[in-house]
Amino acid sequence: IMENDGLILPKDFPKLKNDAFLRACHGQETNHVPVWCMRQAGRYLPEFREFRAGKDFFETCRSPAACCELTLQPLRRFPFDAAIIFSDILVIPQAMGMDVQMVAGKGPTFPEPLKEPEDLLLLQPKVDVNKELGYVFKAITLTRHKLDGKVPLIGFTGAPWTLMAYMIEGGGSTTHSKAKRWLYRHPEASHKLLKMLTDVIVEYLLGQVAAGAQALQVFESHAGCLGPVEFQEFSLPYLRDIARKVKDQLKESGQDVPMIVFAKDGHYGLEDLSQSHYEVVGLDWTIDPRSARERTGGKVSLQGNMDPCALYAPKERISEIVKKMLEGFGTRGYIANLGHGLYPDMDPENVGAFVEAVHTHSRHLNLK
Ligand SMILES: Cc1c2[nH]c(c1CCC(=O)O)Cc1[nH]c(c(CCC(=O)O)c1C)Cc1[nH]c(c(CCC(=O)O)c1C)Cc1[nH]c(c(C)c1CCC(=O)O)C2
Repeated sequence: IMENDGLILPKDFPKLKNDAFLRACHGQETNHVPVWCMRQAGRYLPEFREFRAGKDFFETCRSPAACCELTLQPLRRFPFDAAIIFSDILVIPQAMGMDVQMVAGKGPTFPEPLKEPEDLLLLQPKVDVNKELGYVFKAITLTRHKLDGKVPLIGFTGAPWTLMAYMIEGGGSTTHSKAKRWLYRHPEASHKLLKMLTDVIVEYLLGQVAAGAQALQVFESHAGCLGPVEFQEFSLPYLRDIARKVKDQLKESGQDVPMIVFAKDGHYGLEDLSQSHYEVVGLDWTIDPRSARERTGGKVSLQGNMDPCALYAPKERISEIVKKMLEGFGTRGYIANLGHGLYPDMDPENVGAFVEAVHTHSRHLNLK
């Protein structure tokens, strides 16, 4: 590892040994279907709970060594084909000047959420991502070295609408009515906020790539509370802008980093998402694999989409569900994953059974 004044530098990274995930992002042939799980670094792992015990969540996010350790934990147990950096989507509102705390049993909480358009003046208009989010970049660089080329490292961000919803709701919500009120009552201010977020997100993703991220996932976790019309106006244009701007910048420096868009419950937007400059569209479990393939017309690779709750099934049943899923998606241009993150009460053994089922069944299907 290159060190300079205690800094680990984003160069001379170890050679990548398993490129199945990156090849699948680009629709290229692979021996097996690559697999990873959203929230693979999480509370379902006893070693994760032990490491996180007594530490503040966002303090942990600010420690590159802790993020590196938590990112690597699941890879010591399971032969996942990709790692995702341990962090959170809410580091961006923090970088813009908002206070966000992780409250046990409640989830992320903003003590002072945005209430009215004039509150936008309280946000940092220009965010220096190296200064405010440099700790994420350091975590990525360190983790890329420590991964030793085992699998590629995925960086990520929340999408503008999802972050806006948190900033106005002040935490989780079932209706998102406070945030949606802005869309109907303050459309101009909404666009202003979405544009501010987009600018920070683009710089943040470019910083992650410069630090060593080999793929990028954009989480539009709250697509489901929008309808097709609101999605067209308040989500899709910004998702497109992010991909276009990040790719234009990367092209200038000759880099090619695949991007994944995951709009949870955004099935109404699937055709549009497949034409929004992302190589991969992530799917939740409400979409049938075959119809997702038809609707995206082979233009993109697909990622997903087993119901996370299927991991409560016995291992033999998990294997059957995985086989059906693989037959539906096909083994080319496909990355197996869950339709959303793992829950804390899931059995690590069943996660192992999921990964093994993907590898075994896909190798078998490829030989046919
Ligand atoms: C909406 C969202 C958040 N964070 C994230 C999203 C988008 C994905 C999605 O739709 O779920 C993204 C995220 N958060 C985390 C990761 C790490 C990488 C991974 O393993 O996937 C990623 C990719 C760690 C985390 N982020 C969080 C945890 C669990 C809390 C802990 O570790 O103490 C982890 C492992 C906390 C968090 N952070 C957030 C929520 C809703 C929660 C859960 C709160 C709770 O259940 O108590 C906001």
